[in-house]
Amino acid sequence: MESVLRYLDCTSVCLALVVGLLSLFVLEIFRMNSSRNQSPPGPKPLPFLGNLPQFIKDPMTYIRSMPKYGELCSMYLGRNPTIVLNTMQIAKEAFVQNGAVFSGRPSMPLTRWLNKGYGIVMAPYSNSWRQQRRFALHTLRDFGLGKKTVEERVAEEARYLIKEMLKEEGKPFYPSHPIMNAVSNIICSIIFGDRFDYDDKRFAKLLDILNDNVRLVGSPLAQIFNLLPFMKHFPGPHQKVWENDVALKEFIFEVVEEHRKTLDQENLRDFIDAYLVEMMKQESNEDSTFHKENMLRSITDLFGAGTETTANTLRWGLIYMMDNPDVQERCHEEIVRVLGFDRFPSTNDRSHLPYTYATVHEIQRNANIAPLGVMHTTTQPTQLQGFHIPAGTDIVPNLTAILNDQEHWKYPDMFNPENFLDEKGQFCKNDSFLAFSLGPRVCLGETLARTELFIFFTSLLQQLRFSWPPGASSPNKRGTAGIVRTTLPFNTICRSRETSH
Ligand code: HEM
Repeated sequence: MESVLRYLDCTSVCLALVVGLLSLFVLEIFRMNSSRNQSPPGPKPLPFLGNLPQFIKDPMTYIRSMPKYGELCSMYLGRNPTIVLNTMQIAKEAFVQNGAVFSGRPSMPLTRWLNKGYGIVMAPYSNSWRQQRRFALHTLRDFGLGKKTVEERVAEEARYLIKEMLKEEGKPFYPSHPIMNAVSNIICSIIFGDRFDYDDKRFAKLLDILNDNVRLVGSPLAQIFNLLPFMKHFPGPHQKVWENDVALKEFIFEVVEEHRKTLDQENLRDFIDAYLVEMMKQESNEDSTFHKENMLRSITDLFGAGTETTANTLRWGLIYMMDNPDVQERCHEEIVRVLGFDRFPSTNDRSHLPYTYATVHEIQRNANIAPLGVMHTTTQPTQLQGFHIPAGTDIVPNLTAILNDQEHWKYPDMFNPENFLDEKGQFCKNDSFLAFSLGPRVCLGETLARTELFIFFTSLLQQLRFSWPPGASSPNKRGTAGIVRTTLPFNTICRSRETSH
């Protein structure tokens, strides 16, 4: 009897909790809807898109359609109106000409819970962010100038990747893990001084965790959490995000402790060594931003941002190559004509491989892995094109619209490397190529990512031919929408060029 009562007690408490949570959620939705009827900020009302169901159903089509509302428009992505910058010109006006005002980051409950304002990616526009960013940029550069350049590391890693893929030669396989492991090894070698084998189970688990968190943080779960932040006190899928984050930090912390024991200040091995030395140098400075919390968060930021983005672009690249075998063949022929089968590509080869270089850009334009970039916020009241914008207004650059702008691309709606070639077949830049955003918050890893994409891609097409397995078709190009637009699972068949031609 006692246990039945205890059971009933437990069930009713849980029920009460669920009912309570649901009512709060419904109230919040009502509150949001009523606040939506108020015009978004400004004496001149901004074109306002309030159609959230359409956004949820097909976000990419919705995002692409936004320019029809004007150069800037606003929508709700949670509690507050978010201003969307739909053209390159307006994005420059805000993020470059008025960079200090437009480079804040919103303090959203989920990121506040996880990051506490530390690190780089979601840190507010502050002295701490500036110092962490500058330090990371310098250190990435320094460790690329060490004994082995970043280019050499990427070329070497590409060889491992090709070898790994050839283990499955002629058989359909899902290339996600080897690609992610290979890409991650580049940032790992800079941060941790080491790479990880593709069959390292512990590292594979870590990459799964990273994948999982990128997916969860970009899912509706994050929106719900941001509406009802007290959820953090209750069980639910958001606890998984927390556990994953803890596991990531624990892994990094262990590596940091190993580094501390073997640190030689005269012979720095990697980012962690450089950070430990900076912490020691600034020990007596009370205002120093170089402390354990910032170190762990900066490392998770670099590890996360440096893995998912480039790995996803390469996966999209394979899909576009299998969909466009003629482009794949043309790249291969150009690469072999210039490098032969054996010479490693380097970034100096870019000017001799215009078609391949254009193809890498076209992959990035179509992959569009950050459809709305990363959210910014205004640090003080300001004006943009006559609109008054209060401090703390959320702003997103519509990278999707800019990368597909009908007026600035020869073939905006199709995959075509000609978008980056002139009439003589030479590579030509396009100002609307805005995959890495711009201004003070521009992607910190842009140079690294460009180097990785070119060398991985050129090496893969030099040595391998990719095709769809018989009967398989290209996966849905919508991918999954989140903070990173990821590919849906797909199988490929690869064959060594030496045996297949
Ligand atoms: C194809 C690859 C990549 C793409 C398309 C990409 C794109 C972006 C975009 C759109 C942003 C947001 C900029 C803004 O707030 O306006 C960003 C930020 C950032 N990216 Fe990348 N990224 C890539 C690779 C990398 C790599 C390899 C690293 C590693 C070093 C990296 C590190 C960062 C960091 C740390 C930030 C935050 C910068 C800040 O807030 O100051 N990214 N990236």
